[in-house]
Amino acid sequence: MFTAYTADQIRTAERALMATLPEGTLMRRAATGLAAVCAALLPRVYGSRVVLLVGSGDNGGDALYAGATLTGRGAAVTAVLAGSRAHEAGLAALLAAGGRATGHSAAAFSPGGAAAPRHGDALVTHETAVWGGGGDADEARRAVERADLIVDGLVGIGASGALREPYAGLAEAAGRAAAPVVAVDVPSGVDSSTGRVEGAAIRAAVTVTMGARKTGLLVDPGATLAGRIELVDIGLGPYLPDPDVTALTRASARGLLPRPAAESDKYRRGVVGVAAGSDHYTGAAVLAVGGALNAGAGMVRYAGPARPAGQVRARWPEAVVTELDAPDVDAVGRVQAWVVGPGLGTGEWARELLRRVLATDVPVLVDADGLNLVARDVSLLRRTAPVLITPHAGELARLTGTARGAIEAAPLAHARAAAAELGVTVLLKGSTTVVAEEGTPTWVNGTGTPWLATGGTGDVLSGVAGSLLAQGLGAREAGACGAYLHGLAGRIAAAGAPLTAAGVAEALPAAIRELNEIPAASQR
Ligand SMILES: NC(=O)C1=CN([C@@H]2O[C@H](COP(=O)(O)OP(=O)(O)OC[C@H]3O[C@@H](n4cnc5c(N)ncnc54)[C@H](OP(=O)(O)O)[C@@H]3O)[C@@H](O)[C@H]2O)[C@@H](O)CC1
Ligand SMILES: [K+]
Repeated sequence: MFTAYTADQIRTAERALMATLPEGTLMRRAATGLAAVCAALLPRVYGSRVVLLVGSGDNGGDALYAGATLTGRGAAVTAVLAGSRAHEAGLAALLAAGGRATGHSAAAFSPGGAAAPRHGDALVTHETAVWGGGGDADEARRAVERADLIVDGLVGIGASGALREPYAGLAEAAGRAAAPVVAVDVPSGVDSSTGRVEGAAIRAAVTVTMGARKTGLLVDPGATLAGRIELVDIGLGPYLPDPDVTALTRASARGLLPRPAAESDKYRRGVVGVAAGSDHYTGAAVLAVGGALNAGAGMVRYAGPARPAGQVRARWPEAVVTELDAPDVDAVGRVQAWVVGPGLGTGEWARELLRRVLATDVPVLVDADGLNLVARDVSLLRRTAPVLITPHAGELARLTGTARGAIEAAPLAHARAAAAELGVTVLLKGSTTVVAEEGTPTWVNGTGTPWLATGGTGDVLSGVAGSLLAQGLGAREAGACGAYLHGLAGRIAAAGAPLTAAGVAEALPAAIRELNEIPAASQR
């Protein structure tokens, strides 16, 4: 399982650790790890052109020390100093090793200028040499364009708000450059605690994060901009509090996934009820049942009107189908969990069926039209057995009266607020899916693929998570594990091309197989 933390949590832990160590120890550890990742990305360190984008804080210090190490291995390293100051000892180390530095703003760095840094003679000599010719901005731009590798040390966990100039312009220049970008700790422009991006931001091939993952690296848009994440151990572990968010790894998803025991029969493996579909929306019923069947439930009972019932029967002969004449689930038989809502419609009939399902004493997953009905009357959610709701941003907007755009910009905060306000577990669908429950770390899931953003995949997910609820997982675990499996199945179904929701349901067994096949050695 991955854990991640907010900037405040990291800072507190770092302070406690730092108090036990000689000054500079943590940054040296961080920079050593950073240099190793950079070196591994270069076909050959010797002779490579490495550009460091260096801000005024310790994030820039990490980059400068790593640059010194790479210089020592024969790389031609140029530091572009973007701030009104730079980490003094780090810059001195780079220059002493033979690296170069240039200021993005000539005014800020010209020797003897008002804001001239005092980094010792080496810098002054060097400044004269580099800035004797043209403008610093041109020099910086050319260096970025020609680089083999760019290291983003503009800002880390000390950043606040959108990147200011010249940082923003440098981030954009790095985005246009051909070279891969290694972000130090967090891609600059991404809020390390939330994943929010307010303006220009670095798009990294790799993010080398120090001590522990930051929440913003696991939540979109930050997660997408972070690329591959490499964690450098600087000894922070014992000082970390409970995580802000967690994410399943393959091994931990496998650990959660229910497995039939030798003595299992179909009832003991979990029976899930699916109340979905209407004369208008028959496909939602077929897809939700498909998700439930392929995610390992012992049995799926479908309950709905004649038309969708006929289609479910035709597509999934394994499902036990009850054609409903009235909105009532009494005659359906015992289930361990219900899925209600996909394609249900929002009329009086649908509302009554939803009410009856929620009046049972088993866990219920509410999705799609079920959520639209709940939006008109949230008191429907008042019950003692667990409720897992699975909205996308638009559905959550209707449910909580928040603007959709606001939810999309800050999914973590809004999922948490809704979980607290409604007293249920909230699985908020999106490019990263968030599963929030009050009082526990929030799960985030990034196994999905953009190809999953297509009609019907949400219906499959409701079946998958409902199936896991019926197999005995708690609402939070069913949501997290369901999102993980669904994302993995989406990747398998897509394989780099468009997918269909039915294809995702069919790829679920392959996803489960892939989870179960991982070698024990790769468990984390
Ligand atoms: N602590 C430790 O033990 C360890 C820390 N480590 C490393 O230190 C990093 C944190 O360093 P940090 O605290 O110095 O902050 P950091 O992110 O470099 O920059 C903050 C400065 O940037 C500026 N700035 C802010 N917002 C801005 C904006 N929007 N646009 C433009 N500029 C902006 C602002 O400067 P100002 O503008 O005030 O001059 C502010 O002071 C951390 O991420 C990790 O990499 C590792 O070495 C491991 C050990
Ligand atoms: K950075």
